[in-house]
Amino acid sequence: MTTPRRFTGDTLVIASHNKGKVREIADLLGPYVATFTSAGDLGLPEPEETGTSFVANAELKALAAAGAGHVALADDSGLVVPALNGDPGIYSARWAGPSKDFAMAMRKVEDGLGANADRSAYFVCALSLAWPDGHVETVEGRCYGTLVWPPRGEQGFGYDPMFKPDGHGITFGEMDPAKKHEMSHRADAFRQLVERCFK
Ligand SMILES: O=P(O)(O)OP(=O)(O)OP(=O)(O)OC[C@H]1O[C@@H](n2cnc3c(O)ncnc32)[C@H](O)[C@@H]1O
Ligand SMILES: [Mg+2]
Repeated sequence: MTTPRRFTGDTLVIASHNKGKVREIADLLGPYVATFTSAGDLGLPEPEETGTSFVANAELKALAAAGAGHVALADDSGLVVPALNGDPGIYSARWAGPSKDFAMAMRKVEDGLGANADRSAYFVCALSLAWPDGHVETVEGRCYGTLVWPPRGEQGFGYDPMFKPDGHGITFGEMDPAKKHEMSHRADAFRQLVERCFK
């Protein structure tokens, strides 16, 4: 196995246009990075997510942003529902449409499930750290749970109000953000990435 490359700069570009994610990433990496900036702040375009996996899309977004000259971190994530053959999966953002209507996207998941007894689901988060020379370090995290209906809570973002992590009685939408950070797919991925590149 090759030695992982470590992050040694002070500024990290968060290659995401999703404010909910940018906030969570800055929370999770706060102790290791002096300054954050985001792809949105730098006016970088949103690349087309043409990959067929979370990892491929995370790498493509991180490399696109690193092309501007700074180390960049991208997150590609989504909700995988086995009873829906893995949907919405890598299409999780696209299910909400251009107006990012997650009430509608959650309803679509619920309608797809119908009377299906299998309401299990998991979130996936692929994180890719890319350098301007094209080097990438990528990890993937998961968080398992159950889908509830109707959605509950105003915290978090995206599909959080309908996702109840295993072992807990409340949804991510109802959970304090600090608590979500202890158990989420993003937290799982960050534990691996910090170990690899930020320690
Ligand atoms: O690509 P960027 O610019 O980072 O922003 P995006 O919102 O398009 O992000 P993705 O392509 O990775 O799509 C992931 C979608 O999956 C959902 N998702 C990811 N992590 C989530 C979380 O922690 N809680 C709820 N929903 C989540 C959310 O709806 C995201 O829009
Ligand atoms: Mg996206």
